[in-house]
Amino acid sequence: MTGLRLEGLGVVADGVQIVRDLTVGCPPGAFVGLVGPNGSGKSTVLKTVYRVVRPTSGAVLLDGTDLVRDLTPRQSARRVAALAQESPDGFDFTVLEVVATGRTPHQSAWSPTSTGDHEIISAALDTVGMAAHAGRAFASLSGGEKQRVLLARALVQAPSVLILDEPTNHLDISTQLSLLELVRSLGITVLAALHDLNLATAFCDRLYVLHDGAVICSGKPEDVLTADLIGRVFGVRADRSVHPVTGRLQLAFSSLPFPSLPSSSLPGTDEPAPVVAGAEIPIKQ
Ligand SMILES: Nc1ncnc2c1ncn2[C@@H]1O[C@H](COP(=O)(O)OP(=O)(O)OP(=O)(O)O)[C@@H](O)[C@H]1O
Repeated sequence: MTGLRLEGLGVVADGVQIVRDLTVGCPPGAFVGLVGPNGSGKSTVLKTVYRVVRPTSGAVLLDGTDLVRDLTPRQSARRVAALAQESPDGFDFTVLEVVATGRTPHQSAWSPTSTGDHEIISAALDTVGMAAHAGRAFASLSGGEKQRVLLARALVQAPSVLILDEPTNHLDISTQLSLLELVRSLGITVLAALHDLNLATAFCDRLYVLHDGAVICSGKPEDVLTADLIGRVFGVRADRSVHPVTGRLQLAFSSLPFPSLPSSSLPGTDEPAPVVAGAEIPIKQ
């Protein structure tokens, strides 16, 4: 089995089951999205992959290897990198120094940053368009610039899997698109939590919809994100159309009560959502 697979994952924290029997598959090179309302468990799931949260049950498998039980944190950091939603503020480092920390899993205590490391770091700064700012204090950067630097730090880890937790929070629309296009162009396996369902449809090959810590639906974005599913999970009306340029699904939202408005007459909304049998999703009024 190759790629990343979360198998029957469960997380209990403070006696509360936050994630329950969750199975997610990310084939090599795929861009897979987790979507769901606030508190549905997306970040907790991602944290099990980059080892901030330990699963209570189930496994995180990378190319068949159990990441948590079979690899040291250092070994898994060579294979999995993460870009989280909030930039850490406490960095009293330059941009170059912040990016260089991404090489740590590949270095030993007695072998400092090598010429090869410097080349990798320079290439990553070039890739994210931040080479000209290498000497700047990280703390002085804008939110979007910080995200690009932190992406460069993730890239120098040379991961085979990149975890993104709301990576486009606080970014302008141009920077949102360019950051995700850059990630997509890398061709590595990506598991991302995204709140913006239009970004999710634009970039993800496959989506998993979370509700109350469980996957209730999964598949191609256009199959999963029906008006019915969005109404039931997010409590809003969604009008579906085809993006005029990309040809992908495009969603327009309104807070009109659902399901009192007709959705069946809208294009592409007549497919039933592949909701897992037995999953009960409260309809928010
Ligand atoms: N250590 C913990 N102890 C108790 N509850 C926790 C703990 N960590 C997370 N939770 C709860 O688990 C639920 C899922 O949190 P999580 O951050 O994974 O959700 P999310 O889908 O990423 O939310 P958001 O979209 O708001 O970022 C929330 O209700 C949260 O309060």
